Amino acid sequence: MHGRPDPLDPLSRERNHLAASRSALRAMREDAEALDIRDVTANWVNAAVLQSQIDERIKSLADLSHTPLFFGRLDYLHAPGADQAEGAEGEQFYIGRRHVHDADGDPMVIDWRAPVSQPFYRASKKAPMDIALRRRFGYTGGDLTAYEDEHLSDADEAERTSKLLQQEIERPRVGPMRDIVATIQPEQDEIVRSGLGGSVCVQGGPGTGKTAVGLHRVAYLLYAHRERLARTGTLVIGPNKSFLHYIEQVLPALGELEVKQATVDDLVAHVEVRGTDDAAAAVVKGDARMAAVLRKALRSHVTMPVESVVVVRGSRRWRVPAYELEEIVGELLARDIRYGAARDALPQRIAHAVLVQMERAGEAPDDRVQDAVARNSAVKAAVKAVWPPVDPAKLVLRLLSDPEFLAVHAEGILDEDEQKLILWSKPVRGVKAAKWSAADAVLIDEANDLVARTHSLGHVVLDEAQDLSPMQYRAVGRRCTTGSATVLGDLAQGTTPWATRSWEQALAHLGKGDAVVEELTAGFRVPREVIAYASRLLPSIAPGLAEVKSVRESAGSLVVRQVADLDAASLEACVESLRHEGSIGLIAADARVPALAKALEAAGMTYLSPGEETTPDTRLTLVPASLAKGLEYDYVVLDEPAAVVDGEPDERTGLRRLYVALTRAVSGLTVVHSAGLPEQLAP
Ligand SMILES: Nc1ncnc2c1ncn2[C@@H]1O[C@H](COP(=O)(O)OP(=O)(O)OP(=O)(O)O)[C@@H](O)[C@H]1O
Repeated sequence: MHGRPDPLDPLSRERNHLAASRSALRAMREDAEALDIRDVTANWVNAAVLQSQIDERIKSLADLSHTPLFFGRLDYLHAPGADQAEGAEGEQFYIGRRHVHDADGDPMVIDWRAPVSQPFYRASKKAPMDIALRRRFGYTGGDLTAYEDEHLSDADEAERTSKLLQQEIERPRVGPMRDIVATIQPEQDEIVRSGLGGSVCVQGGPGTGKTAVGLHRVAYLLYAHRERLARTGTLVIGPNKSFLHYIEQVLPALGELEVKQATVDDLVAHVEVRGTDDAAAAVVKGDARMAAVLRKALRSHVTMPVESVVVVRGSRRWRVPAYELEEIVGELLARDIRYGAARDALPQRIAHAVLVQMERAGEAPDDRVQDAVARNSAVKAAVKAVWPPVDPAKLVLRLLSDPEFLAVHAEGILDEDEQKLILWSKPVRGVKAAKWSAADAVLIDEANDLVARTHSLGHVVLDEAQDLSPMQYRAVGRRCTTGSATVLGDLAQGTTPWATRSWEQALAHLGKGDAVVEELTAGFRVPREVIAYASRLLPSIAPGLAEVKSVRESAGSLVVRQVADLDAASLEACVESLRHEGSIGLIAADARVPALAKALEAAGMTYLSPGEETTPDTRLTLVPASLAKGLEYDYVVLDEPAAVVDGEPDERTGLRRLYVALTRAVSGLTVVHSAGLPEQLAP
């Protein structure tokens, strides 16, 4: 203490620190822009690489006016890491989205992912983690306008919930998904900061923050293992394009521009998908037993050699007898390496056998001779006969169109009915002409991997994971065999005929049986009344799963209206909802969408499709129930629940689809129906 009173109030001091941090960031950017690489690079390739790295850095140093540079402050009782002996001085850190330092290199803002930031998310009165003060900042527009203090080491101060956190959660939604760095909760933070080595599976009801947690975990891992993941790559997998659009700005806002996004269909897009399967066929095609069928069918292409190979070199002839070839082939089969890798190894093995003979005959052949022998036409011909190349798509095509071929390789694996289900009814001319389905593409991906190993990434986030078939889990799993995975989902929201019944099974198919399963139960999206209403479906769709506990203070508004004129009433409910701030989703059975689109157009109401960004001017989206998963709207108008249920092949799936639709609302839900409601929702 200086003895003189501080002329500035705390808020002004914090504002000063914000202004100073912003100019420090500007200076960092100017430094990056001023880098002259002409003298340090040897050639233009290096120069181009370096320049693009610098450009990335400049981009990442941008000061975004709508994202505050810091959102919190931690006052440590002692400098972290220092000896906590009496007299050791405390230290103060501002926590933000990125690291900012001043001209001397001293930190002005610390990255939220740094170890010293962790108490911001985890510290509590019970476990203060050496924190004297935790301060949260409130912003209006880009201006710092409020702060809120917790004196964690002060036993007399009562614990209370943060108003700023409540405000953030209750904020009217508009536009794409945003990051939650300022308000990550302790149980979420544990998942976010779990290590790169292990896989994590998160079960959580609607709005518990699974997607948010998965995205922040990638950001965290990229910070903690930047070089390794830059080399191996990261990928976020979501259910469809509109969902990926909805979440695509979260990671860039956290400064992470390199993370790829894809749907499972994108991953396995080896052929053009123009066909569909009925549910029964898709279930069989998605069954993990198909992997065994494919493996058997592929290996059936290897035939045991019946003739010896004769290699002529100069005046000498070298003969590798059939029994020796058989040994080589048998050994390769037993080693269980990829079909293609074994095929590549075979000529070298044969050549080696020739070399052994040469050595026995007193010659001293070197590696070049072995290579030459391996390329010899007689060896090539033998390899082609014994271990022919196999095109994965053609292999699948033959299994699906040749009943005898399928019967031989599915024997003891699929029963006759199952075989009939997956066989194409009409003959198909070739890979290009075939009307491949999404499930077929996954089979081709599996066959591809049997031939040549699929490239594995460092980390994969799999969102809405409950909907994948076992074969799809395998497709994702082989993209992270050498890496780890974050698997996010809700068993109650499984709406495919093959949706998983247990995470244990799903993880086994994924090849991550050792993943830790965590559960999130606090709901950040759906208001209390609405989640209570939707949860009435839980006993029918996922008995045993706990109801989400809404952490929102507002109970929310829930209106259920029986009407005569459905179109008009749904539109009217949209008009009412539009009187509030925020986005509006009109969710309806897919079959109802054309009629509602027409009605909206006739009424002169503009609307968007899912994935198109809601803005303060266009806030209404017409959402087919099949695309609602993972999305959220401030107000939701749900048109005719019975039609949503009827849109699915069976009642349980229908009710699950309805559960998804009922849990998209942030502030209020209006259910409009002319037909009867499903009994669980009846008054
Ligand atoms: N700690 C938090 N602070 C503020 N907002 C949060 C927090 N956690 C989640 N949210 C918000 O809650 C909403 C729901 O989160 P998210 O979409 O990640 O949930 P989900 O579990 O994936 O839901 P669903 O099962 O419906 O896909 C989002 O708007 C998200 O930003």
